[in-house]
Parts: sequence; C-alpha cells; structure tokens
Amino acid sequence: MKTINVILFGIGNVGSAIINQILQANDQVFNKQGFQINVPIIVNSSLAFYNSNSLGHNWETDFKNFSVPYKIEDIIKFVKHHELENLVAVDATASSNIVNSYLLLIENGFHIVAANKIANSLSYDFYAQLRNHIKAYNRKFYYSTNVGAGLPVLSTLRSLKESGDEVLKVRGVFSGSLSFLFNQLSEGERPFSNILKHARNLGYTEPDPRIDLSGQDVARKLLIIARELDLKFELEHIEVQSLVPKQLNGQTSLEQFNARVLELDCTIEQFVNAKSTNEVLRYVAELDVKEQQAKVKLITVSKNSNYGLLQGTNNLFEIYSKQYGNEPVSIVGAGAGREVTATGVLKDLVAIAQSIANVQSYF
Ligand SMILES: NC(=O)C1=CN([C@@H]2O[C@H](COP(=O)(O)OP(=O)(O)OC[C@H]3O[C@@H](n4cnc5c(N)ncnc54)[C@H](O)[C@@H]3O)[C@@H](O)[C@H]2O)C=CC1
Ligand SMILES: N[C@@H](CC=O)C(=O)O
Repeated sequence: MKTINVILFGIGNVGSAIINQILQANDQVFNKQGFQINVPIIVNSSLAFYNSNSLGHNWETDFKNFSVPYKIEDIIKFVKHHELENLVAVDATASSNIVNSYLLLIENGFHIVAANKIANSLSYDFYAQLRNHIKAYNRKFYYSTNVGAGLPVLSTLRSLKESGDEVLKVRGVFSGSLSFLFNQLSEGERPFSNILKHARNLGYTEPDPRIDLSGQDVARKLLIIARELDLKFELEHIEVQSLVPKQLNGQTSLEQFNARVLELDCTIEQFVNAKSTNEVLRYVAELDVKEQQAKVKLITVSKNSNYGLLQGTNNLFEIYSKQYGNEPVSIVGAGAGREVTATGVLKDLVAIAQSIANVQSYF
C-alpha cells in the first residue's frame, strides 16, 4: 500500500472540504486502488497542526487545541525528520505567501497541487520558471481547479491540443460567484449587495470578493487558459471591466469596502436599468487565439439563451476548435463551491497517487 503525504495549506472553505473528503475516500475508494492519502500537517495563515500519521475526524478540535506558530522551514524539517515520502503540498489559500515557497518545496521533494490561481497568473517568466523547476526535480504540478473549480476544462483543452486539434476561441461565464449573483439578481427579489453577502457565506467568492467583482479572478482564469494554449500572455494583456464602484476601486480596505457595499447597488442598478425586460446580465470572458485578444466584461443576453438560462454557480465554457467548427465543445456545471472544488483537488491528488502506486487510469 503506497502512502501519499499531503501537507495542506489553507483550511477554509476548500481546505476543510478536502480534509473531510480524503477521510471519507481513504477507506471507501483509495485503499482499493492500492494507496491511501495521509494529511500529517495542516496550516492556516499563522498556525500549524502536526500529526506524523494523519488527521482524524476530530481534526478541527485538534487544530484548535494543539496548533502552533510555524515557518515553512519547520514543515520541511518535520517531513524530513519523520522520513515522510510521496509529499504533496496542497495550496488551498488565496495568498501569495505560499506561492513564494513553491520553488523551495519542490526542491525538498514536494509535488504541488494548487487551487490557488496566483502562481499561474504571475509573470510569464515565473510561470515558465515554475515549470522548469517541476521538470528539473521530476515533480508534478496539478491545478485543474484553477479554471471552473471541479469542471474538466483544462484537461479538455489539453486533450484537444495534444490530439492535434487547434483551439480557436474560448468564451463563457467563468466565475461561479458572479454567475450566482447575476442569475439571482434577475429573480428581482434582493439587492445585489445582499446576494453578494449570501455568496460569501456559501463560500463562492474569493476571501476578498473585490477579486471577483473587479474581474481579476476571471482575468486570471482567462490568462491561465491562454497560457495552456501556448500564448505568452501577461495579465495586462486582458481587457477587464471592473464592477467595483470607482470610489471603492482599490483605494479602500476590505473593511471600508464592506461598510460601503451598498454603493455597489447603485452601480449595478445602472446596468439593470439599461437592459430590456427579456434580457439578463452575464459577466463573460472571451479569448480569440488568432487575434490574440482577451476580454472580460458585463453583457446583456436573452433570458432564453444558453447564457441566460445558467442557474446557481454554473459556469459555461464554449471551446471553439478547427475540428468542432461552429459547434463548440461546451462544458457547463458548478464553477464554485467548497465541495465541488475539493473534489477537483482530490482528482489532482488521485492522479499523483495513481502514478506513484502504478495504478492504470482509464483516462
Ligand atoms: N471557493 C471556491 O469555490 C473556489 C476556490 N478556489 C480557490 O481556492 C482557494 C481557497 O479558497 P477558499 O477556501 O474559498 O478561501 P478561504 O478564505 O475560505 O480559505 C483560505 C484559507 O487559507 C488560509 N491562509 C491564508 N493565508 C495563508 C498563508 N499565508 N499560509 C497558509 N494559509 C493561509 C486562511 O487561513 C484560510 O484557512 C482560493 O485561492 C480560491 O481562488 C478555486 C476554485 C473554487
Ligand atoms: N471566486 C471564484 C471561485 C472559483 O474559482 C468564483 O467565483 O468563480
């Protein structure tokens, strides 16, 4: 039986769901494939809980009672002292702090699985350096949840490219929280700021929802798609329409933004008033590969269109390619949420575990 040792950075919405799904899957699924996943260390922004075997179902109490301040060097010292093998650092934070340690972790034997999009949306130089490091140290870097949460978007793009097809355009609704916000808004019951609060409580938005509202989260996803298609784009290449009111745009703290969130309603009201009754608002992204153009903007669509019919946190990815012609490959499904994202992270972990345990995967 092979053991995969996951060091989990971030125990919020996604991180906590990852732990619970691992604990459930080990006995029911993973052991039958010849491996199990242990989680000997979990950390948040300041504290770490160490357990050289693995967490139990009472991990939250253990964390509360026994976690201690840490530095990344302490994590590395611990795994070496306990001779832990098959190490995977899982980044379930929204912080660049851990990203700054990726290269050091790789040098110390860690594979990387990231829900955090920051690493893949920094400069192209870092994007290339990270991949060179992964190759040089014979590690794996998986990040399927960077685009579309648990949806098979990046794997579909990769398989089209590797089978010789040519992706010409990718467009759609790439934000789960903004999908939820605008399809709830079209119900006409509640103000935008109230729906935003609900989206945050449900774990759909980024820790700072301005990352969603400003279009930065969608721009990161579009950038990651562009780079998967070998376009050496920078974030600046992407034209982004921000929904954050100008007076709140970047000059305020998160606390000040939260205190003034009602001002968001006035901004959104202008867009609502400008559309016709049989239209709804959708926040869309579009990459034109040939024209090398990438845009993120708010548009109006017919209520009865495939965009207008999106519900919940559903994303829509339309992938236009040479072989598929005018009918795109379409991927629709939940684009945010702690459980679907954790499932996406587990898919990445299982891919690493299967390669270590020499398990034949059918896809
Ligand atoms: N929530 C969702 O539906 C999806 C989230 N993601 C990504 O997953 C990541 C986490 O999202 P959530 O769990 O919703 O956020 P969250 O705010 O619920 O959890 C973030 C966790 O990271 C910890 N953290 C912050 N800074 C840290 C640091 N320097 N070192 C270690 N831990 C640190 C926080 O203490 C918290 O436990 C984000 O990057 C997000 O973009 C990706 C797809 C979907
Ligand atoms: N905040 C993001 C989470 C998934 O990437 C979103 O709303 O899509």
